[in-house]
Amino acid sequence: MGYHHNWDTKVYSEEEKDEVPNELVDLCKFISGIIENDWHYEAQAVIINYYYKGSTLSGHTDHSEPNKTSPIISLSLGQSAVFLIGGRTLEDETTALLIRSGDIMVMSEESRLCYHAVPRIVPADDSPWSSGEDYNNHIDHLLKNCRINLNARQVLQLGQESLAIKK
Ligand SMILES: O=C(O)CCC(=O)C(=O)O
Ligand SMILES: [Fe+2]
Repeated sequence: MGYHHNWDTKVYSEEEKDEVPNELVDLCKFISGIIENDWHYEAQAVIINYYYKGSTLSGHTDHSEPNKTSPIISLSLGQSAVFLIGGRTLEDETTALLIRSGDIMVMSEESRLCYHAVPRIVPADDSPWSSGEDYNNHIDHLLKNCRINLNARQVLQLGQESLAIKK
């Protein structure tokens, strides 16, 4: 959602973008307001990661955004995951966290450019998303079988209005 990340070139472009839903934009503003005292956060790209049992995400840093100082806001739903966070280099020590449905992680300041990975999806020990009714079979199926991670970034630097148009 928002600016699309081209996984091959690792470049965001002005030509490939759509809307980020207002609710998500507002939620990210609210979260950054609490953590960073910054109510001007704009979720301009939101990557949706779907992980089935056995899916992994290998170690990487997120550095394609021209704005590398605004935090990454990460929202997790459904199944749980082991999340590893290290340092600026692959030699740094890592810390393992268990991330559950409803957890919000903010990667700001030092952690914004640190290596991180998702080596394992872990079955959730409860289902906080369940209303007890099958109000939407598709969403219910996804949450029961997947971990869904919404990963928001502010792409543009403060004062920057758009990305350069490629000729
Ligand atoms: O699934 C996660 O918690 C992390 C996702 C991530 O690191 C990314 O989209 O860059
Ligand atoms: Fe990442």
